[in-house]
Amino acid sequence: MRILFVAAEAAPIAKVGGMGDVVGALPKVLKAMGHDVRVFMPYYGFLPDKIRIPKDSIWQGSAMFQDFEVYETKLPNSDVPLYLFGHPSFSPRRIYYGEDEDWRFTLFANGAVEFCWNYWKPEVVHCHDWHTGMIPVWLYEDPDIRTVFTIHNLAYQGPWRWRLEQITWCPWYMQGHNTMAAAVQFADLVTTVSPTYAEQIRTPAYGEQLEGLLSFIAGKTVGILNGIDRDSYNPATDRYIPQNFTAETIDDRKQNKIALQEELGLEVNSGAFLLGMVSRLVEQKGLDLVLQILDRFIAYSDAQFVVLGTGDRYYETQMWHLASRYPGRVSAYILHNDTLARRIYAGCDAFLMPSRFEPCGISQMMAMRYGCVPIVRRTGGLVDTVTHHDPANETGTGYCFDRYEPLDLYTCLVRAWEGYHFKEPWRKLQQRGMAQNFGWDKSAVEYVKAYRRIWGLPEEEPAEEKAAVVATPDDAKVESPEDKRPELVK
Ligand SMILES: Nc1ncnc2c1ncn2[C@@H]1O[C@H](COP(=O)(O)OP(=O)(O)O[C@H]2O[C@H](CO)[C@@H](O)[C@H](O)[C@H]2O)[C@@H](O)[C@H]1O
Repeated sequence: MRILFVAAEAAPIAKVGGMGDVVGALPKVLKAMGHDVRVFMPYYGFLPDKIRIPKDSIWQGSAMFQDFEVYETKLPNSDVPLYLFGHPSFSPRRIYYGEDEDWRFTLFANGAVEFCWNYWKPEVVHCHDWHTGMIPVWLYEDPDIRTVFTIHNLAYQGPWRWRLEQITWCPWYMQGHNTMAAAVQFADLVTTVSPTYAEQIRTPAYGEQLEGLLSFIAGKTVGILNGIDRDSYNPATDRYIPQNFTAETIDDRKQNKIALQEELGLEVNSGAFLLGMVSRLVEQKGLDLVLQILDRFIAYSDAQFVVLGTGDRYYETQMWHLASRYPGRVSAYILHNDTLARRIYAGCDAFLMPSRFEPCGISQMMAMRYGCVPIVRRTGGLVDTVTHHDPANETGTGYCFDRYEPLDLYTCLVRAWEGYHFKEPWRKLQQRGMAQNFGWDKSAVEYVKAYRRIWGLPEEEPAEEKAAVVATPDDAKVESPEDKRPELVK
């Protein structure tokens, strides 16, 4: 199948959070399965520092009375074509924020549609979050292209109807409440990034005021669990951590802990319980709970705490204050740094993720991959990926609590801290986490089934079709018997 991913982020070159991880990894897996997958993303001002981009554009287009150019390169470490939407509004060295954010991402979405109509026509456009929300609206009437819209985070819904009307001139009935609402109404299929979150968004507690609409479209909504890039995030080969290790050589992991303590200016003590957090510092991530109890937990125990993240100024400042109150015990790094994130996963004993809501969560899976035990609130994808540790039966992969209450988090932390002192059960707990298969293989198959479903094709690819897709060269693929639809436009 011909599939175009359209998104604001793609790891490792443009990533703020988990959506970037998904867009950086899933296309590669689909490509390996034999599909013609390509990615469309803005040409941010910082990209030339990260990848080689040819000077000449491959196509010029125009949308919303603006001219733009599209450049072609490859998604790093793959042969997935990456198209970069070049317009001066994306030149600043940032991904989000700025007063023109609504406008420039709506332009980007419009540009993506022009690209599909005039340069490369996919069968499925897979859109991610509100930045691409107008694509399903514009493509709704197109008989040759179907749209899938993935909700990574319902908390960000894009410009509201009146603003959209100013930007796009699209009539009100094509817009719903805001961009996110428009997208879920008009997309052929809506996906969320975990089965539990797909259920939760139909309730007032998690629906972010769209629960009515999301209940209404429940029939075309499906929850498909995210995976992680297991090649890139592999403790056995990761070149950004001081000491590689596997589940069998997990005792070597201690060297990462000591190196991390040295690097962060924490007291070097391999016996102390080292707790880590790598996160966007926003309300979603349960930081108000953390700030309410961490002081006490640090005072009660010998624990150390490191946080790496950026986000709301309030939480950034509070984390700084915490670090200044406990020199040698607490360390706060208010920046975005992928390599430090890896060293935290590889060196900490436990990983804290007490989210208020969590569509899926990638960090807890990465933590488990690196033998770092997750401490999570049971919500959204955290329910689907972490199970509570039961030392008697030797089951479970982390520590969980249910209610969004400071006392519950505190109790959970104390239990984890106590559990840490029982070396053998703890080691087994780490190994069980490392043995989890959070690869993309299973989920990629689910996505392919979904793509086929919206085209009215049987979910399972017939064996001969599968073989044909894998065997045919790129150009021939569009001619395959499955493709009776109109020719590519070029
Ligand atoms: N300061 C920093 N430095 C380096 N790396 C940092 C960092 N801050 C965060 N990261 C990285 O960003 C990613 C965070 O991903 P998550 O899925 O946990 O959360 P996020 O809320 O961003 O994603 C949203 O989209 C994803 C993808 O669908 C959903 O899983 C999730 O629930 C939803 O909220 C991880 O790879 C983490 O290591």
